[in-house]
Amino acid sequence: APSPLLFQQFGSTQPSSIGDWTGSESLGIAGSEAHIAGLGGSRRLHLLTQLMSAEERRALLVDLDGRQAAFDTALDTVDAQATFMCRVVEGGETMDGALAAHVAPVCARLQAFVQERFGSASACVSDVLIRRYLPTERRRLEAHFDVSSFATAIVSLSAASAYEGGLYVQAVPGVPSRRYVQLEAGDALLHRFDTMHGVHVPSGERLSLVVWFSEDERALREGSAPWVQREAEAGNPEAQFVLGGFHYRGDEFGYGPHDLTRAVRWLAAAARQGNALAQVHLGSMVQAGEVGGELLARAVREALYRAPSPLRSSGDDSLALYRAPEEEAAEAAVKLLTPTATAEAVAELYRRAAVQGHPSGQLALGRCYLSGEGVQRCNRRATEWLERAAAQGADENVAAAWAADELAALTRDADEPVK
Ligand SMILES: O=C(O)CCC(=O)C(=O)O
Ligand SMILES: [Fe+2]
Repeated sequence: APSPLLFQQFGSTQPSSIGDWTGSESLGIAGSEAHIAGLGGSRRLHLLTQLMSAEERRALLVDLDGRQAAFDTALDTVDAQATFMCRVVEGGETMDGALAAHVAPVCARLQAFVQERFGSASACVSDVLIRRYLPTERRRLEAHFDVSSFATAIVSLSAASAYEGGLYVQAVPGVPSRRYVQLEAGDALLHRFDTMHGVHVPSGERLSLVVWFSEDERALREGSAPWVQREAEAGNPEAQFVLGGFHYRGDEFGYGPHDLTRAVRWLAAAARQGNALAQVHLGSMVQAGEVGGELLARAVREALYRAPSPLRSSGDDSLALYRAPEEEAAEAAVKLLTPTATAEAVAELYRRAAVQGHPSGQLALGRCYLSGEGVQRCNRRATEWLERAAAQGADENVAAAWAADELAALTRDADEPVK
């Protein structure tokens, strides 16, 4: 069957110029058809050529070579590995004057572009850093959202021939939707907080310049990200997922303390639109008993009833009840949220994420089939989903590693003589 996901697509290349920069631009998107139909602006990608000249890069790299200590070997917040990154500007404050001077021209070009094309004439640079990916050091940056960035630019400092892999964007979690972006040295990819991306450099050496923008001086000063809420309210599912996370964790980017009701509301809205991360997050919250009573009923109604999933799995639909199209039937069913119905709702959330390729969804659904929680126990289906999760690679993803463990245990059990 043809995939409903378009993943990353770039349109034709157009000549473009802003300020002192002339080059070419292509517009792209990392997302699904449904997403594109509803929301033209989100997950939008801009690929710009030759934002940084060869001389500018050379001067920067020579300076960096002379000062290896500029690279940070402390632990990263994303994956607890050393970052091997060098901070040039942080929260609008210059950390390294010499490096800042080298990157000032490219930052000015990028700022002019963001101001003109991202809808804020007062957009300003908040953070600038340089990352390096070397064989003996870091090779990967896990897939993530730059959750608080109004706009991000990634400028490649290495020739495309110097390494394999590089920067990728992906429409949904999981390796299958990953697409590498071909960047020549000096080229830039611009995206927003709603594009999931990461880095994998299986061989060779790569350096990148990363520039984050805030919407204006005020947001930069406050450390706030009001654009996330605005986008969430406009219906952007990635923004809804990110905002749900802010409310769930609390005290991030001006969004106040932990607020379970708001977290559930936004995660359910994102889940309803097919956001696999939100589906799994919400499912695991419900499964862990963090959400109950009226809030649980509302979450299930919001996340599962309103619209049927565009990505149906084939075959066993254990949750026909929740697919009743009429809102009235839905209301009635919510009143009947028994432990069994709750377990079915959890399994259905996992299923919707699993069919999109989210390894955590595949693992969680496989476990449901093992235990019979929310679905009819079935070792064959459990094995199928665990195999799909495991196939994504244990070194890529912790869910894949756990799925492999579950499979190994299953095989062991099957081999044991019957007593
Ligand atoms: O190094 C890159 O190309 C991307 C880095 C990145 O995504 C980040 O620093 O948030
Ligand atoms: Fe990033």
